[in-house]
Amino acid sequence: MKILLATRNKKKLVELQRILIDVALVGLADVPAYEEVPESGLTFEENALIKAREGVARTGLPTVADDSGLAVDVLNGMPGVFSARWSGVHGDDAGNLALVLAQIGDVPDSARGAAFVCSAALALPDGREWTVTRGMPGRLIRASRGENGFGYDPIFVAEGQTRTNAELTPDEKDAISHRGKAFRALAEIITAELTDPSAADT
Ligand SMILES: O=P(O)(O)OP(=O)(O)OP(=O)(O)OC[C@H]1O[C@@H](n2cnc3c(O)ncnc32)[C@H](O)[C@@H]1O
Ligand SMILES: [Mg+2]
Repeated sequence: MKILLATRNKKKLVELQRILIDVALVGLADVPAYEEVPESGLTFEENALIKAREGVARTGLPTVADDSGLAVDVLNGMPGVFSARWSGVHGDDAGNLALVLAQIGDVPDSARGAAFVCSAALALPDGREWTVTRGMPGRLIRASRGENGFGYDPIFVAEGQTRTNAELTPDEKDAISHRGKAFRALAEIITAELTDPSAADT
């Protein structure tokens, strides 16, 4: 059974393909094109479900989607669901990161806590739906370090780490990331719900 992975973010797509290695995935490039649906939800969970439902409606395939972002303590959880367009331009990683850094420029090291959050959603053609939400706590430093990852990774140091997310190897990030945790949990649901038991002997 093929599952649609509904994301338009190329770097996120690479992470998800790595994490969901045992699942037969097709991407948006493999199905007839459809317009991005507005992410009008007020929570990560709602937005992940909006994207997953849209995939099912457009393709008839079981669909997984991710909604994720950075929640900064002193910004009361923002940029949150607005992380991808915080600077006003969707997907402007450099601009989004620079704006957050400028906003908290005067905040002391002791108060620079933040967390990445990911909601992973699975929607099936029969109407059943699941969501899993996981976080990655850490803190924000004052200048970018590292080339890996994407988005706010160069200014985020996860709890227990000294390197930024962008200085971790892909495997190191996946092992502790919000997305890694959420999609490993969702993969268990996918296996339980969508794996054909009769295929086990073959
Ligand atoms: O909606 P899709 O098509 O999946 O792609 P998107 O980039 O718009 O994705 P989101 O709406 O979920 O917004 C996620 C944003 O949150 C930030 N973000 C999420 N996960 C991240 C991670 O692992 N590392 C760094 N930044 C991350 C980054 O700015 C992303 O653009
Ligand atoms: Mg988006």
